[in-house]
Amino acid sequence: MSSAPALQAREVSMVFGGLRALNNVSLELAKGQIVGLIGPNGAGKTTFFNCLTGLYTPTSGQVLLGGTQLPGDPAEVTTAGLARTFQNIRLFPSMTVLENVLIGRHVRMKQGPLSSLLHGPAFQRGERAARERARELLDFVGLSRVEDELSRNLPYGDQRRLEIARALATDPSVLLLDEPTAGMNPQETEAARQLIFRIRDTGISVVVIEHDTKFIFTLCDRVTVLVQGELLVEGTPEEVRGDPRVVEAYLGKPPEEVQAVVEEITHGSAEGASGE
Ligand SMILES: Nc1ncnc2c1ncn2[C@@H]1O[C@H](COP(=O)(O)OP(=O)(O)OP(=O)(O)O)[C@@H](O)[C@H]1O
Repeated sequence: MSSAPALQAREVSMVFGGLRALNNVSLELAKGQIVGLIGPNGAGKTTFFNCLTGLYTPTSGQVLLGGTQLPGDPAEVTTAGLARTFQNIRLFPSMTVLENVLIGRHVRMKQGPLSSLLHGPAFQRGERAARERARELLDFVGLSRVEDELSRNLPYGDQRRLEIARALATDPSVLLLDEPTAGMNPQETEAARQLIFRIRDTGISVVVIEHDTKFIFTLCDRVTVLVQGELLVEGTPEEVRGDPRVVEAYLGKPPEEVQAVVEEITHGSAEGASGE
């Protein structure tokens, strides 16, 4: 077995016209680790995910999954074992919950086009196995009871969980979650945290983008902070939340957002501070 990191981004840069959205950003994710990616609005977090998943071709830099360079095409990246969810939920609203997960599962189905066309025995066996796996995943994320519901009818938090189930259906070794708790209430957020821990416990490594720093500091093994396309700080949650550069970067936000951010950071610090 290779001892290569689950995911490695080496000095990734992305330039849009005159804008350098990412400047030599590196990140390493060990197997079984949860890494958080935080930073003020426009820091380049989603652009970084897009570079990792082949949606954007980085201007320079390399991305390796399990030590092997990833292809530049999103579908091939998924097949290679890197799955993601999106900041804005991207489900098929007129399909059922089960069908949405099956879409993810089809990445792993082996039937050739002729078998699919003829609906032969191999196709039917494959379909049965796909449904079984999709149902297991719905059970895993807690959505079994609504498998026949149209996905557009699900509450927001359940739609986010469904997106995760669909990503898991591709059998990833690494899962990227872009703002998985955005718009969730505190109960849903806590359920999302527990779900991410359970995903990690199955052996999948996870990278999470989140604005909720308290969530990140209590979830992740390590945290990377991006500011204006640059890697500002990388370290354990304790190292990062105590770093004055991080507080300063967040205070650079518009005045109306400052107080909320200070409170988030303070809460995160207070919880983890040794008994204070
Ligand atoms: N396709 C694109 N074309 C041009 N500029 C882009 C493109 N995608 C992102 N950018 C720019 O790159 C910068 C980084 O944006 P990005 O969305 O990655 O930040 P972010 O950290 O994810 O922000 P947020 O927290 O608000 O989602 C921004 O200035 C953005 O306008």
